[in-house]
Amino acid sequence: MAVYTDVSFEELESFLAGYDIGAPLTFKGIAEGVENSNYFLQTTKGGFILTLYEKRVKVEDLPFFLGLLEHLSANGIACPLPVRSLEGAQSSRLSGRTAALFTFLNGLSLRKPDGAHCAAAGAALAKLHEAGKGFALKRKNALSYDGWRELVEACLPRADEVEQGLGELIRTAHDEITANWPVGLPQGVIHADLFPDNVLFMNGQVSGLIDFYFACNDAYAYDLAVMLNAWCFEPDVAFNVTKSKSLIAAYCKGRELTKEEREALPILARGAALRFLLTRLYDWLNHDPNALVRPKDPREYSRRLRFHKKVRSSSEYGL
Ligand SMILES: Nc1ncnc2c1ncn2[C@@H]1O[C@H](COP(=O)(O)OP(=O)(O)OP(=O)(O)O)[C@@H](O)[C@H]1O
Ligand SMILES: N[C@@H](CCO)C(=O)O
Repeated sequence: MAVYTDVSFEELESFLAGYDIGAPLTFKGIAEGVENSNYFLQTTKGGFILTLYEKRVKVEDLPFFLGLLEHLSANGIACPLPVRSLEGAQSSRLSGRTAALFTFLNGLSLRKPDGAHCAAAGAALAKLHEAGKGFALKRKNALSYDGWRELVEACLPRADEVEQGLGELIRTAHDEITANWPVGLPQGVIHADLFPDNVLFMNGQVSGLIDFYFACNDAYAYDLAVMLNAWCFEPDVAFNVTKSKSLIAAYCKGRELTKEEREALPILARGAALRFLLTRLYDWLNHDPNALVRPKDPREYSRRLRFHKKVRSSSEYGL
């Protein structure tokens, strides 16, 4: 579960005195998520999410993340809108952490998205990319090809404890991907972590996008490659080209891919698989066994990476 920081009723009350959101009725920790502490708060004025920022989110990045959510909301994206305090602040302090309040979005994330869900999510990604245009702040992708080396070095010595041959897979893939990483593709604001758990659905339609804490400026097609990894593999890690085809086709209706983006898809997909393999492996090797949060299995991503290594052309993704 993801509640690292406890908030007492007294602390909550004094925090809420700084906002015009009514009196608290219900306040519950949310089990999902691994990065931050999240609470559901029901007040006399409606439902809210209270987030306390833990280790991975840098406080200096908050103006980008929170400003982006305001920009996207103003441009038609259903995403959490930061609720400003009476003084106009986007965030404040609570229980020794920086904290922010957000509007609550209805909808549920899907454990087993089907082809139609993949298409709806692909369309939502294109809409997000279009809506992000014009956002003034910039944030570099800290987990792009030039940020992987540190994780590779930290993980390599113990990688084979997790899976035989994993060290060799990471080393060769890292060398190959960084040497051939595409530059000059169309760029803008990307989500960079649009997994099924970050897309809410209601009646088969996307009702909201959440968890923008990896959002940054990078190649749009990289965001699509992240989604091919996260949405288009079955639980046994078989690639489902029908889902991929639906996701890409729906994306292209909202934003057409250039020839260069299409050609770059296989290497972007390898890079995206390596990125999630590395962060999962790092967390797996370094997690506190007493912590309640279970790290995600890195082997799901070593298997995806092995699949992408064999892909010879974008047509294998249904393009
Ligand atoms: N604005 C919102 N409206 C409704 N539910 C939300 C909202 N924000 C967060 N949630 C709920 O809280 C959970 C955790 O949120 P989030 O994914 O942002 O946390 P995280 O700790 O950053 O997780 P992750 O491991 O995905 O990075 C979500 O799965 C969702 O159930
Ligand atoms: N989506 C990431 C978790 C961090 O947001 C993963 O599944 O590895």
